[in-house]
Amino acid sequence: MFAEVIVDIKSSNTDRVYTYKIPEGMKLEVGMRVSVPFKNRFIEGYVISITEQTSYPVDKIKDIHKILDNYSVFDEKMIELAKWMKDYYKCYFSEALQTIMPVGIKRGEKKVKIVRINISEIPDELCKRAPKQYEVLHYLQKRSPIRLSELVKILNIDYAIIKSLQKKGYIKVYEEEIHRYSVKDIERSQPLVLKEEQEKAVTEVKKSMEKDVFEKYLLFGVTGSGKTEVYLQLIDECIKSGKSAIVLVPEISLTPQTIERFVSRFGNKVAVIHSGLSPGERFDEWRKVKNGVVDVVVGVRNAVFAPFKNLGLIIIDEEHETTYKQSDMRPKYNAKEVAEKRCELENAVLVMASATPSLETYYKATKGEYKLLRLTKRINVSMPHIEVVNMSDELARGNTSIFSRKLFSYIKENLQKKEQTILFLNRRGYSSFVSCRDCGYVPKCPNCDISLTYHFEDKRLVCHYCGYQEAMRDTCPKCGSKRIRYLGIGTERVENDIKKFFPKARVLRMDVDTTKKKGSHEKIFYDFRSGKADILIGTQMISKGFDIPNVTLVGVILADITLNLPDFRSSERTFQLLTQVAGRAGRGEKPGRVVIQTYEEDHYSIIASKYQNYVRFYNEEIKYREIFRYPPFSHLMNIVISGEEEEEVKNIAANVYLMCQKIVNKLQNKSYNKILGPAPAPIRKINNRYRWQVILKSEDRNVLVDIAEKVQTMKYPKNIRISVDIDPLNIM
Ligand SMILES: Nc1ncnc2c1ncn2[C@@H]1O[C@H](COP(=O)(O)OP(=O)(O)OP(=O)(O)O)[C@@H](O)[C@H]1O
Ligand SMILES: [Zn+2]
Ligand SMILES: [Zn+2]
Repeated sequence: MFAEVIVDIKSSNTDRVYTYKIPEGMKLEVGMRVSVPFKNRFIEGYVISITEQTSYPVDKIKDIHKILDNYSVFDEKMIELAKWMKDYYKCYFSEALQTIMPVGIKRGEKKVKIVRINISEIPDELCKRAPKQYEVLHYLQKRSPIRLSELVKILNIDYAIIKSLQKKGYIKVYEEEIHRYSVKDIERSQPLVLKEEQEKAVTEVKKSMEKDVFEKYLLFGVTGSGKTEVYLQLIDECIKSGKSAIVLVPEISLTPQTIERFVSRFGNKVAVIHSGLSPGERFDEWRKVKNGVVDVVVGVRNAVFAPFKNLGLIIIDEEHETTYKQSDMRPKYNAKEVAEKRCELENAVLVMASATPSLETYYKATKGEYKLLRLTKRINVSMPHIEVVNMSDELARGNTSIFSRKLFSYIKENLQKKEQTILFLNRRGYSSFVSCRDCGYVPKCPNCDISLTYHFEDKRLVCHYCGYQEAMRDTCPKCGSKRIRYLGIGTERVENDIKKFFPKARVLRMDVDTTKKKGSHEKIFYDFRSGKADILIGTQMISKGFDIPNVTLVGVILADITLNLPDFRSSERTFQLLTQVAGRAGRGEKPGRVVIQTYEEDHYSIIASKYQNYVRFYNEEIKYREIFRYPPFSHLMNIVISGEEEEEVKNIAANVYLMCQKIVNKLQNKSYNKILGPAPAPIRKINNRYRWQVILKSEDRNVLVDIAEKVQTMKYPKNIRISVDIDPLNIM
C-alpha cells in the first residue's frame, strides 16, 4: 500500500504529491499527519490518499516514518476543500491544508493535574505539626477541585507538601484532559414567537435543509429586524435533523452579548472561536467539534473550517464585513467563498445576512444566484429618525466646535432625560495630524509614508501603521515656532471636548487605545449597558452587535473620514458604517434619533443613509461600478512589490507589469482586461519597505489566476517581496 503525501515545504517545486510506502502493520488513514523522510531529514506531511498501486519504481519509494496523531485530521471533503483553495487562491497545497488545520495541533492533547480534597474534616493536630499542610487543606475546603499548578502558585508552596498530603490520603491528585475555555453558566432562553417575515425566512430555509441540497440565501434585514432570532431557530432545526451548524461573525460583533444569545439557547452544544484564544484553546474547541461534543460553532473567519462530520448550515452574519477576508497572510482566502464551496461539497445550506449587503452579494441576489429573503421592519420599534447637518453651514454661522448646534442640544437633552448617547468617529487619537502654522512642517513616521497621529493623553505622536512613537514637542523641529496647529479630529478629541462642555457627563471611550488590555472591551460594554456612563465615544468597534435599549441618540461626528479614502469601495463603506451605527439608536421602547455631521451632504452615500434606504444606495453605486468596470463587473488582482531600495522595487514593478501585459496580449478570448500601474501604493512605505503596485482588472477570473501563478514563480532578488491578492478588499 502507498500513501500520497503533501510535504510541508513552501516552494513551488515541492508543491506536488509525493508517494511513500506504508510499512507493514502501520494503521494509516487518509487525512493523517505523518513524518516522512525527505532528502536526509524527516519532515511533516499530510496523507491525501491511499492507493494499492503506483507508477513509480517500487524500490525507490521510501517508507512513511511515523504517524503523528492517533486520528485523522482531514476527512476527504476537507482535502477536497484544500485542493479547491489551492487552485482558487493560488497557494501551495500545504498552505491550504495548514489553514484548515487548527493551530495548536502540534502541542497535542493537554492534560493537567487536578487536586481534590478527600476528607471532610481537617485533623486538628495538623495545624500545629504541619501548618503548611493545614493551610492547603483549609484552602481546598473552599476551592476543590483545583488545578495543581494554580494551587501551588496561589499558596506559594512546595510540591513536597502536596506529595505528603497525597500519601496520607487527605487529597487526591489526578490527571484530567481539560477544555481550557468553557462557557459560563448562562440562563437558558426559549425560542420567540416569530414575526411574519421571520417566519417566512425560517420556513423557506428549512425547506432547503430538509431536502439536503446545496442552496444559497441572502437574508437582507434592516438593523434590529430580528435576524439573530432567525439564525437561532434555523440552527435549532438543523440540530434536530441530526446535523451541525457554523455561524460566522466578525470579530467586533463577537461581543459577550452575542455569545450570550447563542449559549443561552444551545448551552454547552456551542463552541466559540474568537481571535483571543491561544493556540491550545483553539485546538480544544477544534477537538470538541471533531469529537461531536458540540453541534454549533460561533466564530470568526477560520471557524469556517470547523471539522463537523455532518454539516447542514453555514450562516454568515454581517456578510459585508471585510474581515472575512484574510488579507495579511497566504492564502488570501475569503471565508464567504470558502463557506460557499464547503456547503457545495457537503450539500449544506448557506445563509448570508446583512442590513447592508456588499454590492457583489446583492448583485448576485438580483441575478437569482442567491435567494433573497427580506426583513423590512424592526421588531416592535420604529427605525430611528435621521438628520444630516452640513458642517460648512455651522462654520459659516460662526460655530467652530466639533459639535453642530443640533447635536449639541440633543446631547444636552439626552443628559437631562437620563438617556444614553453614542458618539461615533472612525478615527482614534486626538487629531489626525499636527502641523506648524509658520512653516507648514508635518511630522511623519520615519518608517512609513504617513503622518503621525497626536495622542493627547500621553502627549505622544504615534504611527498607526507600525506603532512608532515620539514625544510631542512644544516647538517646531524645523523652524522653532511655537505655533502648532491640530488638524483633523479623533475620538480622544471628542472625549476631551465632551468633558469640556458637559463636565458632569459620565463618559466612556472605546477604541484600539482603550481596549488593549484583555477584557477591557467587555468591561466598557457592560459598564455602558448597565448605565454607568451617559455617553460612549468610539470608533467602528461600537457600530456592531450593541443592542442597548436606553441608547436614544447616535451622533456621527464626521461621516467624511471613510468617504475620502482612496478606494473605489469608500462610498459603500461609508454607507454601511452609517447604517450600522445609526442602527444602534432607538432599539428599546423610546424612539431613536441620529445626527450625521458632514461636509458633503449631497453625496449619495449620505443621502441614502439619511433615508435608511439600501436599495437607493445600491442603484446609484452599481451604475458607477458598471461604468468603471469595478466588481461585481470584474475581478481585481493587486500585486504589491516591496523592498528596501525604491529604485529596485520600481524596476521590478515595471518587469511585473510587462509580464502581465505579455500574457494579456496573448489571450485568445476577448474578455475585458486592464492593467493599471506600475505605481507607488497609496501607502508608499511601511516599516521601511517601499511599496509599488500593479493592479489588474479582468472579467475572467481565470486570467488573473494564471497571471498570479506566473508572477509567483518568477525569480526575484533576495530582498524583494511579492504579494498577490486576487479579489482584494483593500488596495491601500
Ligand atoms: N419574534 C420576536 N419577538 C419578539 N422579540 C424579538 C423577536 N425577534 C427578535 N426580537 C428581539 O428584537 C431585538 C432585535 O433583534 P436582533 O438583535 O436579532 O436584530 P438583528 O437584525 O440581528 O439586529 P442587528 O443587525 O442590528 O444587530 C432583540 O432584542 C431581539 O431579542
Ligand atoms: Zn515650523
Ligand atoms: Zn510607521
